[in-house]
Amino acid sequence: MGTAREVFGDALPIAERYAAFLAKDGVERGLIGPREADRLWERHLINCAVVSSAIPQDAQVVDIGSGAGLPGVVLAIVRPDLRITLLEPLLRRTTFLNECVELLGLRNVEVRRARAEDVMEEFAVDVATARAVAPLERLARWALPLLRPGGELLALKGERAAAELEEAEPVLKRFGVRSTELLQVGRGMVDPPTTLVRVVAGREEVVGRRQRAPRRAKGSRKRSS
Ligand SMILES: C[S@@+](CC[C@H](N)C(=O)[O-])C[C@H]1O[C@@H](n2cnc3c(N)ncnc32)[C@H](O)[C@@H]1O
Repeated sequence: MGTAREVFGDALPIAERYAAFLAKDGVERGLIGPREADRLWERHLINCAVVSSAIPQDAQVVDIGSGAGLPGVVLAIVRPDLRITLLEPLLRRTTFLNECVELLGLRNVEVRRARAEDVMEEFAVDVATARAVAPLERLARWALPLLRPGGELLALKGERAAAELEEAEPVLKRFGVRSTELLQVGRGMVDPPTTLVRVVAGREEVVGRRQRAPRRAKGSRKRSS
């Protein structure tokens, strides 16, 4: 538990409540495999929490395909400065996520029931995260239109990270991404460290927003002609 204390700090009691909810309700309701209950901290909570080191202060984040809240709920616990939308199409899962938000008292989280590709016009966030949602080639097509220019996709990937990055090259080129990078976070805290693919979005007109209406500032009125 030493590492968990180091990673979660003062938020450890909230992380423990989440772990208990996952181990009981998450397993009973089929959101997490029964075998995962015994290895929740190492493979899920700590593995996801260390991603926070790659996210800037006060960032607006969308977690694509949150499932039972990984990594989105964990990031919300460890980083209350972030504003996080948990994007998840399945009702059973959004119900679980809303229960998590209430149980854990997370004020910085919103749950949105939708597929990423159906809500491109609604988001222009700093960071999109995703774990175990789709191969990078498909994930990039869903995630890049949700980012502001210069925003970042952080995809948690396993051993095939480099291969997926190579396979996604034509799509990334078409979207005019600024840069890509493979990085490892959490070395010494989780074994193996979490592998991230970071993809930095290019200019607005090449991330799939050509058709979108100009964004109005919050609170501004529509001008009457
Ligand atoms: C294998 S689960 C992974 C859940 C979680 N990220 C994790 O690591 O435990 C994949 C999740 O992606 C969601 N998903 C699938 N297609 C999606 C899409 N087009 N947009 C957003 N979420 C999607 C599924 O409903 C599911 O909850």
